[in-house]
Amino acid sequence: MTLLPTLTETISRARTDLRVGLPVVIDGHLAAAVETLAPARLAALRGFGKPVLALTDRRAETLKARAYDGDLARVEVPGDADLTWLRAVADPSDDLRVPMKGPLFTRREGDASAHRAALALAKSAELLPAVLMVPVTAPPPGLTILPAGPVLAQLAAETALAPVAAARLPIAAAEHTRLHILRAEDGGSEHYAVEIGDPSRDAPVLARLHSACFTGDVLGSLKCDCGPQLHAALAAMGTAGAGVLLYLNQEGRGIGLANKMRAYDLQSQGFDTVQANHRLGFEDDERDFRLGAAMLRRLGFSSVRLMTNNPRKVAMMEGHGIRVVERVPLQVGRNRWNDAYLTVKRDKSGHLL
Ligand SMILES: Nc1nc2c(ncn2[C@@H]2O[C@H](COP(=O)(O)OP(=O)(O)OP(=O)(O)O)[C@@H](O)[C@H]2O)c(=O)[nH]1
Ligand SMILES: [Zn+2]
Repeated sequence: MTLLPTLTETISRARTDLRVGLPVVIDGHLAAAVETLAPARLAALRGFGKPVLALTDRRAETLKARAYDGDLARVEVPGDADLTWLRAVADPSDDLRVPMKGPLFTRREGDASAHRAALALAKSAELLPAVLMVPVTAPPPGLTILPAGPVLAQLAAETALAPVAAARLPIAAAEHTRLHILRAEDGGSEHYAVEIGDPSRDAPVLARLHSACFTGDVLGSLKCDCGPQLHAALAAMGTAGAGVLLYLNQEGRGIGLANKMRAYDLQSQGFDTVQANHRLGFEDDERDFRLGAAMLRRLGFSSVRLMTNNPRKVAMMEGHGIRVVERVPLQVGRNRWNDAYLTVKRDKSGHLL
């Protein structure tokens, strides 16, 4: 092994760069996340050439900008546009107060793969998917350099996970419990497996894939059903004497807590959970459930009785080496605050509620 960074390591660096407001170089373009861009950096970037703002098709649709590149749009940045303009285009929080940002003109000729890779990186850094792109022939030294095609392939590939530590952890639902920590080898989040009792590796295990919800799991938020689902699943496993709950750190269906709060703010303005994600530039669900299948395989399980109302989870398990012998419904925690949310999940996201 050489001391030079691999592609995976370089991507991990690039995520951090974007989060602190530093541009990266992708296939001859300087790429900087609008969310973290400082005024001085914007001025410096302008010195290299004419910037274009890369947005996802979802955000472009809200802004009535044509997305000629299919899944994304390259928006022309007017010569006098400042950071306030860029932020207003990137962030939907003021869409209703200041509805017209445009008209916005978008590019149709040229290659958009660098822009596509930049947006994928911004999403994986849990930033708003809006990236300022400036062509560059001689990038300044010290910036992280990435190739667009391989970055896109790597970000779409399955993440390798390695167990790092495990210990006995008596919990209210079951005193005989072990908590396993698994670490993503791409520098992403760690994920947890709560193993209750001594489940046999040769029979289907009662299992739950739980996506992190700080607001529901920790604060007891009434806006969703996560907290009650978490506790009901653990209680069912405790009663059955065995089970495994995977706690996946994919907060906010994979958009991160900051973006989830942006989505909640849009929901306070009257948009539903799906519309809010779209206005921010995200898909309804950005989670990667392959992680759950990989964790189960890593722990030695090959078949499950899966506690979920979400048919996508069942399909993803089946598609990635875990047999789902039974779907066990998990319908708890409906209240007057989350009633409309649960109805949208049934009607728009296909949940079996
Ligand atoms: N973006 C976004 N995420 C949300 C919202 N409400 C809850 N979440 C997140 O949604 C995830 C939980 O997913 P759910 O859709 O409730 O459930 P599921 O895991 O798909 O399906 P079940 O297995 O049936 O519970 C957690 O990561 C929560 O943080 C919301 O309004 N917007
Ligand atoms: Zn929740």
